[in-house]
Amino acid sequence: MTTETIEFQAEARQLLQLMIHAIYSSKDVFLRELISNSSDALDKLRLAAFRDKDLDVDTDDLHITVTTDPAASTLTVADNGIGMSREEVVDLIGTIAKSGTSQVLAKLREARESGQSEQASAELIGQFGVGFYSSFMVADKVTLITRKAGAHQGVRWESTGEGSYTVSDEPDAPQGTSVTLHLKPEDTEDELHDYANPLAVRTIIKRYSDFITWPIRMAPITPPAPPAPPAAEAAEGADAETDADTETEVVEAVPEPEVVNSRKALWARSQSEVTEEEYTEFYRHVSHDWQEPLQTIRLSAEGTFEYQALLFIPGHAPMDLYWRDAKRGVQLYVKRVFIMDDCEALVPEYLRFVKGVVDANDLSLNISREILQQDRQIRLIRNRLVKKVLSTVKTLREDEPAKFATFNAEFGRAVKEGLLADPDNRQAILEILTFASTHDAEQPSTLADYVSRMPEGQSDIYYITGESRSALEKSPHMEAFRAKGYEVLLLTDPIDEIWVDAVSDFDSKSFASIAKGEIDLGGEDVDDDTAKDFGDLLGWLTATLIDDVKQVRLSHRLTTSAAVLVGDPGDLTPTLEKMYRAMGQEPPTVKRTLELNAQHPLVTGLRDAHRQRPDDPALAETAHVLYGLALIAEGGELADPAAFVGQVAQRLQASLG
Ligand SMILES: Nc1ncnc2c1ncn2[C@@H]1O[C@H](COP(=O)(O)OP(=O)(O)OP(=O)(O)O)[C@@H](O)[C@H]1O
Repeated sequence: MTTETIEFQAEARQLLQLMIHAIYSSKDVFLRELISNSSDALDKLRLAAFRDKDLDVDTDDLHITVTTDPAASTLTVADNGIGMSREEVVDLIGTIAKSGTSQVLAKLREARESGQSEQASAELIGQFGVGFYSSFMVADKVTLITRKAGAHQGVRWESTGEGSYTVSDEPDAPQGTSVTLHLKPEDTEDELHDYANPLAVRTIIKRYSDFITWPIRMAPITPPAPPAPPAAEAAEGADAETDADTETEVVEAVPEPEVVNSRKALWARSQSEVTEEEYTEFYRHVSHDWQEPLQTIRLSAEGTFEYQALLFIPGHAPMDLYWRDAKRGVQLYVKRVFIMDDCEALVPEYLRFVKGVVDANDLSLNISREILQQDRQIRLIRNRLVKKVLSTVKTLREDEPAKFATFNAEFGRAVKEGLLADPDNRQAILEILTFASTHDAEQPSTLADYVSRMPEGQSDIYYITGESRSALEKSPHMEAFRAKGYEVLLLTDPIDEIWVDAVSDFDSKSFASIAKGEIDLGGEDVDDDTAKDFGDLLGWLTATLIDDVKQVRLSHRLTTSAAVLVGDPGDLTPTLEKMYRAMGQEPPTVKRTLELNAQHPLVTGLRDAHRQRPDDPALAETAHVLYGLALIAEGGELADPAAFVGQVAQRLQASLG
């Protein structure tokens, strides 16, 4: 028998420290985490035994036992579930393999150093989910004994939560896992309760873990006083789930344990029977989030293909919402039997933040992830889930605007991906998104609200894409629209650059970029005289700038700036070009059109100078500077900044001469 002392992985150690110096005002939740782990372990064992008939395990009486020992000041949560091998104990308990751990920890440290509230730290750590480690909020030593299903040798893991833990063999360990907490002394001021008090523990289980479908057993609070009751009564008093034990001779000093949870799958109960609190606790169980959900969604289908679903929209985006390897999907059950976590086939990627459970009646328990992807029934369920989630958010828009705003702030960017990925639901997605707009500096707007504000004569939904609201507001493209009082959507998410080209319209109104194409604002056309007046200049400029621009023309867009660059519909925008470069790719070169403001002194001055001195090389330099200014004004990047600076310096010098 070997005892090894092993250092915690650095991230794990840091998390433990955070736990020990408890951030939470409510420490009771550690019990929910342990029971949740046990419940998962029982689910896994049932499934493993079903799939592998040779597995040497006993699945007759799967359950969780919670034992308190006030004299020793311990609390034990035990299950006869899947258990862990020695390697698994080291990998799963001593290390944190979740992507993004160090980022979360860095943020946490920042939050603490900058003196942010406990709430802020709690939210961060809650997003991450810390499960088993929360034991160290209430215990100064934790002993875990486990035996993996089918294995003959058990393992004992022990730690005080500081730098290291020990692992040793435990030959007689029963199948499953038991976690014993050596409790810290009660400290009511710090919300640290007496968790060796059976009554307190029951109350916590009822509050947080009532819906767990496996029996959670505890010794009865008041053991039946001797003499033992007659056999008939004893059987009556026993719980429905325990086999009515007919061999009740004398009930020794050890009383029959009681089941303390009601065990009802929430999604199978009628909606009116389930309280908000129960939903919240269930949400925490499936999501590993410690906060409340933003919205709970129920749906069910009867008939040839029956299923029930209980879904949640979280109140905040998880850390890994935009990480490629993030897990997603809901839990899949078949007739109350847990089949898998993170079932991707049931929710599209753009709704990856949705949590919950789908319980389908007619699938095989053997179904694999690969088959699920192809399954027609699964596709049908998924289509319905998507429609239900989208319609639920739509009702939030009408009934609970604050929640709707939170939804968009947290998930809007992810949902936008659906505009490309899910063309069938495009209109429904457009209906629930909000966009920053020139209408209001703070509040984003729905498209429906935008359309309702469109003045007579405006036929399109105007937008501009770019990197930031402030840059877009200053863009020369905006000038004529501002002057006309037309509202413009300010789209600054990278994905905006892409969906605007794919989505043709909303409510029969086309999307029109104010930075592309010839814009007809119904204003005065350039009259013939002006056109003639500038004809020479435009021709000469087009020739001079031919390496950079497609054409030079007079503009309808400008009121104050001298010049602006305009793309054709479908052209890459400057932001997209930058995105290409950031990915290490050279974007295809697109020449755009340079538009000039016929009223601007720089433009009229250039016209006059060109008329007088058509061959002056300094004028060509001015033309290049004009182009460079237009490029910078819209947030584009100069191909040769040094040359531009040289030209500007030249022009400045000349102006002083
Ligand atoms: N009672 C148990 N039986 C079997 N395996 C367990 C048990 N408790 C924990 N584990 C294993 O250890 C892993 C880590 O548990 P931990 O509670 O730290 O995280 P988690 O449950 O995966 O997720 P979260 O941190 O979000 O709660 C679990 O995923 C599981 O594989």
